[in-house]
Amino acid sequence: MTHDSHQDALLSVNHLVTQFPAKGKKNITVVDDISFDVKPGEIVAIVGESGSGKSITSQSIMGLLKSGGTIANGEILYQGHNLVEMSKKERRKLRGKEMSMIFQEPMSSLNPMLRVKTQIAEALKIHVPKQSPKERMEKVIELLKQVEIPNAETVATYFPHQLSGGMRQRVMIAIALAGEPNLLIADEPTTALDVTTQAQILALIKDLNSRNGTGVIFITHDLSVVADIADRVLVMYAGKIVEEATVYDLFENPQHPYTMGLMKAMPTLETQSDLLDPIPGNAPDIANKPKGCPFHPRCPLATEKCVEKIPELNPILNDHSARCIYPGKGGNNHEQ
Ligand SMILES: Nc1ncnc2c1ncn2[C@@H]1O[C@H](COP(=O)(O)OP(=O)(O)OP(=O)(O)O)[C@@H](O)[C@H]1O
Repeated sequence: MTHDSHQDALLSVNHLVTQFPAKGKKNITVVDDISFDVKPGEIVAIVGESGSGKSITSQSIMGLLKSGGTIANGEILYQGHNLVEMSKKERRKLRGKEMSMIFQEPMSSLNPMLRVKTQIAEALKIHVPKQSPKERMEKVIELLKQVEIPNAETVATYFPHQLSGGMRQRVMIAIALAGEPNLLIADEPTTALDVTTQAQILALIKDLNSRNGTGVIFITHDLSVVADIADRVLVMYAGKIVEEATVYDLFENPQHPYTMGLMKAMPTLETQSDLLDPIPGNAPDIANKPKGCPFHPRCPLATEKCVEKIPELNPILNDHSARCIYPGKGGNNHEQ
């Protein structure tokens, strides 16, 4: 697919390729030529099994790649500026103020030695340096209230270990919001939480997004979460986008057999867990992908054609594309 960066996009990722070095071998391509836009106020979900490249995509955008990971190709335009060409210092300036990230395990990002109020105040200090201590503390309490923490004045004095997982995640969101970012990347933010707390955090992110117009990239392996939060969905498999659609179209009219497989494996209130139908086999080792369509060894539709070459991400309908030569053919065997 040719992807033209759109003028109105907050973020425009074009042909992004991210690689890691491998000892004595060719670099490993973990994110393989992906393109997508995030508009202001839009929630874009990236969904896929573990190892599909979701987190490396978000780390590429944030400029937080580790272990020698590099962007080998493509551009990441934030409000029209190419982040790939910026210095580390310029990228650091954007983090927090323009774009923030929240992670699955807030304990690893919070400082266990500092009180909640000190950590939020530090985030504020970077972005609003000329604030009196009193004004700053008022803002800390306001942020804690914004993320619906009860007894904000008391909780502000707590250390992270005194909080539940859900409360810690709220504190992380408050820190992320301190700089009033235009873009929030949430990487599996609710995975470690129980179902009720998960629903509350999702509602909070959605509410902040509609109130402040924050663009959100929401990363998850759980398709059922996507239905609750996203406007648009990218399905990733082995480093590539295999389907892209509005959330409504994806659930109403899925086109890629991998997306359909994820749906069959998705628990709902009606399905009993013993009736779930997981996708057979495992996601491929990214350093040793199968030839052709990387999903073909697990695909109920696969024919020899699927081994020949990897299909393009072809448009199906408006704003709906799929990387499959048998799109929309359901989980039944393909008739040749
Ligand atoms: N430092 C690294 N060196 C080599 N390969 C790496 C490195 N970090 C990640 N990878 C590979 O990149 C692939 C994608 O990882 P990524 O963390 O983006 O997946 P993910 O879809 O976010 O899954 P998860 O939910 O498990 O984090 C994985 O197959 C992983 O093995």
